[in-house]
Amino acid sequence: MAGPHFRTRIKFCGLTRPGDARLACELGVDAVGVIFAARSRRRVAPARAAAVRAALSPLVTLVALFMDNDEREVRAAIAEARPTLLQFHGGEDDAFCRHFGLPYLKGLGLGGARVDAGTLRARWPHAAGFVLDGHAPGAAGGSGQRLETANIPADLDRPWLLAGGLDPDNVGEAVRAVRPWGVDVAGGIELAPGVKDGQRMRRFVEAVRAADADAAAATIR
Ligand SMILES: O=C(O)c1ccccc1NCC(=O)[C@H](O)[C@H](O)COP(=O)(O)O
Repeated sequence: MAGPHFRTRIKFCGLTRPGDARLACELGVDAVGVIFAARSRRRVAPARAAAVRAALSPLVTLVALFMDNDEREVRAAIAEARPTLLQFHGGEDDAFCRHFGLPYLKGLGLGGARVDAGTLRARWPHAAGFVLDGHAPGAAGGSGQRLETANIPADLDRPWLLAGGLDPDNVGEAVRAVRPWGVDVAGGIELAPGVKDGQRMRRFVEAVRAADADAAAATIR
């Protein structure tokens, strides 16, 4: 049970425009994701990712997201965008993910499948955390598919982000129900793939903060 000072982390993913990155920082978002996955409609070139990074405030994490990209592509993206955190969303194993010398999140589509925390720890022992997503295993993220909360592994002892189909109208309820370490959103704050909507971004953050405030009040009572 999170204590009264717990704050749900927020990751906005699939940014392609520096202006959206600046607004995300003003709203207090913890992390911004840029996507290099070939299958993504939000995919950016490394130079564009560097421009997004240049727009970030200090202390906001840039996450570089890959899905079965080869080593050369990963290295080129890291060299130019200089992320502080990686996210691997495909079939990558622990050895590949940690090969680049940066902390990484492992993204997983749980779909209708349950997975237990022990399996996650065993398969990706060096993961800094997990992004648990609603899409089918092996499918691309950014799908807008909600994660069935029954499939969330209990006793996951590492930071994890709830992802999949979150938006300003449902994220508050999701945070109250699940109390995830963090939440991750791409499509729910967009006008079009990669084009974020400032009003939806603001409302999303406000909904998460309101849920956190409710949880804090409940622990103090
Ligand atoms: O967002 C994409 O386009 C994407 C494509 C391929 C692999 C991963 C992708 N996104 C990963 C993320 O972390 C998304 O934020 C997550 O899947 C949630 O997306 P959404 O359901 O649109 O909020």
